[in-house]
Amino acid sequence: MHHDYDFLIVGGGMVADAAAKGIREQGSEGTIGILGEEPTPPFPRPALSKKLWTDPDFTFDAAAMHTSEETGATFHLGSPVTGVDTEARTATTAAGDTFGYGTLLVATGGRPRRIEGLEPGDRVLYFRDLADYNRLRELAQGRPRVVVVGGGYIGSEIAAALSQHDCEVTVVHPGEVLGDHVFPDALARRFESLFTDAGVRVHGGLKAVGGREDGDTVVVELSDGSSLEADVVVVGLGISPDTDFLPADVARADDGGVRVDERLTTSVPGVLAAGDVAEYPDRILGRRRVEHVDNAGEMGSAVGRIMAGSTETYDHTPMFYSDVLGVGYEAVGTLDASLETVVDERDGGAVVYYLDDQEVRGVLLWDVEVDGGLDQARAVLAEHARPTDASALVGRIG
Ligand SMILES: NC(=O)c1ccc[n+]([C@@H]2O[C@H](COP(=O)([O-])OP(=O)(O)OC[C@H]3O[C@@H](n4cnc5c(N)ncnc54)[C@H](O)[C@@H]3O)[C@@H](O)[C@H]2O)c1
Repeated sequence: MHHDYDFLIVGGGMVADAAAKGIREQGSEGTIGILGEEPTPPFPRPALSKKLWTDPDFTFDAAAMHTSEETGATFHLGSPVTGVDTEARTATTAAGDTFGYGTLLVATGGRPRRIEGLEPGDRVLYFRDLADYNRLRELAQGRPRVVVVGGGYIGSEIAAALSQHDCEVTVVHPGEVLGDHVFPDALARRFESLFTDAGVRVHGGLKAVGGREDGDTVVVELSDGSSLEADVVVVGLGISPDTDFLPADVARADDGGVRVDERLTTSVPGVLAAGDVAEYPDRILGRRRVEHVDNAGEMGSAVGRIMAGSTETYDHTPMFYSDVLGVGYEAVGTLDASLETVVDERDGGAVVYYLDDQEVRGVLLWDVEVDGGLDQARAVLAEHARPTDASALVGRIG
């Protein structure tokens, strides 16, 4: 079957939702087609890990974000795109359907990284979509032994949610202390103790290197030669940009993301990209790819407006946040614990500045409430200051 759209969006997540709304906001009445690999219309993805059990009244109303009625977009769900011809301006799906476009938006996000040999299955969840969420809720009813592989956002938020649901949780991560790839040492120790105090076993210095599902049991093989047995394994090893279907003339960044300019346009005119997949020139921080919801929403709206004729550039520096076991933190910029850090302790919380070559590149607000704190953080980053005495940063935000 062949369809033609003025605006074709590949990827059916939050960026697609925001972009369709952005197109209409700009006043265009052009036709919009959305090709989604997942069988669900766009939904608020952060709730997959954040609302797993922390909000017992939460129901996953996937329809809440469905844009078709509001924007008139046509959804083709369960339709992974396998190829794009930028000369003919067509996209092809796995089922062999073709879609002509005036303007194409690449909004495919990323695919979870895999552990070689440990295939996704009934009890092995590479946690990313609504099916994983529903399956984990179902499995957790039996209070299973769960091994969580990875100590990043998925690992920490899922381990927290499962421990609050009385599951027996073990986290395996490669760092020395949980969170020590993003937090300075003392803060990472406080972060890890949130989990150990909640009864979670935390095994650092280990990677998962293989495993197998065998009936109702999963075995996870670890880098020190040992293995763990579990009823359920949840994996969060990060994502790789999903761009295999794109031709080589759409330029990529070193990590496989799609390179875009400040108008979110790729090396090919008429092809734009936004969200987790897009490596863009941040107004303050320079080229980067940001895999967080604030970027999906803001960049998604901007790209929609740009596709529909707006002359704007994308100039939002996104924030990100997490909330585990009663502690919330939010940040702007680069959180990399290998950078120099300045910690400004505040009433049990902290503001942390990350400096690269003496320049502030990231600001973390850990368990502190500061009015307009993130905007203040952006202002500090935008100064590109190289303080001769980094401790002078203490007190800058507040
Ligand atoms: N609060 C938020 O903003 C939020 C919440 C959930 C998910 N997300 C996004 O979802 C995506 C996936 O999250 P994620 O947690 O998978 O990625 P992540 O990059 O946050 O964490 C990956 C973790 O896996 C570890 N790791 C790598 N190889 C390993 C191995 N073989 N064995 C054990 N550990 C290993 C890494 O050291 C790291 O701690 C990311 O884009 C993330 O930003 C964001």
